Amino acid sequence: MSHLITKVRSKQPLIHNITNQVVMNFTANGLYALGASPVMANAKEEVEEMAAKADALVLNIGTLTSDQVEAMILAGKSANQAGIPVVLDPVGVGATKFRTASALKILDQVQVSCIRGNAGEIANLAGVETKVRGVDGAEDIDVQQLAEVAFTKLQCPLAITGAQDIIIDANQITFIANGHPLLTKVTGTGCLLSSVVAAFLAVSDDVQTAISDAISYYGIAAELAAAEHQNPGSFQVAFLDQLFLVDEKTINEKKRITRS
Ligand SMILES: Nc1ncnc2c1ncn2[C@@H]1O[C@H](COP(=O)(O)OP(=O)(O)OP(=O)(O)O)[C@@H](O)[C@H]1O
Ligand SMILES: Cc1ncsc1CCO
Ligand SMILES: [Mg+2]
Repeated sequence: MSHLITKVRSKQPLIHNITNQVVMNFTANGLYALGASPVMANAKEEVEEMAAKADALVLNIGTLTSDQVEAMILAGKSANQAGIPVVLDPVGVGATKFRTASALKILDQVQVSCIRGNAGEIANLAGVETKVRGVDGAEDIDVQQLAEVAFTKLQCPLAITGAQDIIIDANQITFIANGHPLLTKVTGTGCLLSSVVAAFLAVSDDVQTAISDAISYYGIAAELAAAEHQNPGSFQVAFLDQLFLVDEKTINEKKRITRS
């Protein structure tokens, strides 16, 4: 079966991002490098209209305000009505009560196709006790066990990322070993990944394949960039270049995916 990267590049899906102030520029550039089209739109007055014109919607709570929660719910409902996928990135859930309550409110009112977060965020969203400081992941978590518990609780496909990524839905668990630690030294690599997952979901109804193809592609681009540059600044530039360059043949050679 061909890798969905080729389909994303030919269809150039429009991705509506309501995202945080730290990563807007990086997210837009990353989506362009991938071959998708980004648009950022946050105002309550326009998000329903924008989501209805897009091919996928990303809700990222990284620098949330009360107004933005309202906008996310309006956009999410519009996306649901239009039948386009919605990805939630629960940035920093567990770090403050406002983040946790807002993410749960969004999940209550919007039907989400995938939640993509690190283990600490997903654990807190699912009510599993874990310590989260700021926006980085928690340590010492058995991710497969977490995935199963969190899926039972949240009843929505999950992509839990870290050194090993795990994707869980009602039918399957997928593990992806691609990626590079330098991804944790550049801000917004998780946030951009959530938007990349949205781009892949926009071109396929097979949720498990769309998420795993997105994450393997992304991790391989990071491995190739890290082979060229070992410091965060130049790695970031090389990574954007590899998101543009990496092709289906390279992905098929380098992907490290197991399913159970
Ligand atoms: N130790 C690691 N080794 C290899 N790849 C990693 C490692 N840690 C994270 N990654 C990869 O980095 C990407 C981002 O995942 P991560 O879990 O760091 O997101 P995040 O914590 O939400 O990031 P951010 O908050 O900076 O946006 C994923 O592709 C993941 O596979
Ligand atoms: C650093 C940071 N703080 C809030 S959002 C964000 C971007 C990465 O999650
Ligand atoms: Mg994150």
